[in-house]
Amino acid sequence: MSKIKTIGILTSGGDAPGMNAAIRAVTRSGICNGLSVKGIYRGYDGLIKDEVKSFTTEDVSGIITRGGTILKTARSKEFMTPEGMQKAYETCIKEEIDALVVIGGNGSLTGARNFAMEYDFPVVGLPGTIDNDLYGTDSTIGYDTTMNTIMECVDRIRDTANSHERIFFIEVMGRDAGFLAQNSAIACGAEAAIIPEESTDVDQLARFMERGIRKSKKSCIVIVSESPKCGALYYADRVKKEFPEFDVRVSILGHLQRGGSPSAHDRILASRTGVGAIKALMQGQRNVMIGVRNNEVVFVPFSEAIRSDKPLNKGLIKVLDELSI
Ligand SMILES: Nc1ncnc2c1ncn2[C@@H]1O[C@H](COP(=O)(O)OP(=O)(O)O)[C@@H](O)[C@H]1O
Ligand SMILES: O=P(O)(O)OC[C@H]1O[C@](O)(COP(=O)(O)O)[C@@H](O)[C@@H]1O
Ligand SMILES: [Mg+2]
Repeated sequence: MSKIKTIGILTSGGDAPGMNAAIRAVTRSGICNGLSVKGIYRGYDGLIKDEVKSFTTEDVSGIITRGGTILKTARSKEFMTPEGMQKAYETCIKEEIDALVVIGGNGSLTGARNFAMEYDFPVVGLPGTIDNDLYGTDSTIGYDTTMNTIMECVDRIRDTANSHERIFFIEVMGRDAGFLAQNSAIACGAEAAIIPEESTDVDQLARFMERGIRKSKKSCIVIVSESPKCGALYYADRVKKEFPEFDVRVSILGHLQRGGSPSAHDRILASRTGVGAIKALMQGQRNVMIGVRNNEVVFVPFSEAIRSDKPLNKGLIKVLDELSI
């Protein structure tokens, strides 16, 4: 039987639409199952600094519709040090927190795993990131909403691209993962996607230009994954130099991709995994991320979830290639 009486919830890393729905689900399900729930503000920084508040069901009322995170979030350098982790552990003892639910991306769940192992402490995680770069869950909380936001933006840009007969390079987020770029390209009927997963073996721009840009088209949209060196500006500059006959523009969507009210998909995913987190803790599970795979709630060991090589389905590249002729 589980000896857990009080749980702490925090959100960490980049905010993602649906994090609030996850906070609500964990809180309500925890209370439903007889647990006390404490909200920890500003991610691991708040755990280090003891920014903790007891939550009632009312504290999470009316938040399922809201983007961002009511708990605030942070990227905490201090938590990555042994001293920082020790302070975080001391807060758990002081606040009588028996287990943690961490809502965040691959970095946050790496921190969760390290903390759980160092202090033999029960921690479970929910996949909260727009990047979809966690292994073992079909999608992450926030990914679907962001995809829809990108689609709406690109549809608008397409009007200008068409009217002026231009090539647009549109940069989307995703850090080292091309899920957002590849799938939004398919959803928007874009002519190409340039993604990090393909960058080592081919010159993606050359490959695309060789295929015959604009042979039958009046406009062209290329979705590019963000990258410090080879983002949309880099590719646009190359086209300007190598193919001066084209009228080229760049649009970097930036942080407008992260905000906004979560989609139905993300609200349901957050609600199901939030309830799953409490179930996992009550069953004595620890060191697992709660995901949804093939429409089933699953417990994925942290070590598997944070694997750096979540593969992008290569079939998606073929779909885009075939449909963009
Ligand atoms: N190896 C690690 N050890 C401890 N904490 C980590 C580690 N990696 C990341 N974290 C914590 O998780 C936070 C969020 O990670 P980050 O990669 O920025 O976002 P995300 O969780 O959304 O992927 C970091 O700022 C840090 O506090
Ligand atoms: O808002 P910041 O701190 O500039 O971070 C930008 C990064 O955050 C993200 O939007 C989300 O990433 P994480 O979920 O890993 O935090 C990335 O796609 C992007 O690279
Ligand atoms: Mg991440």
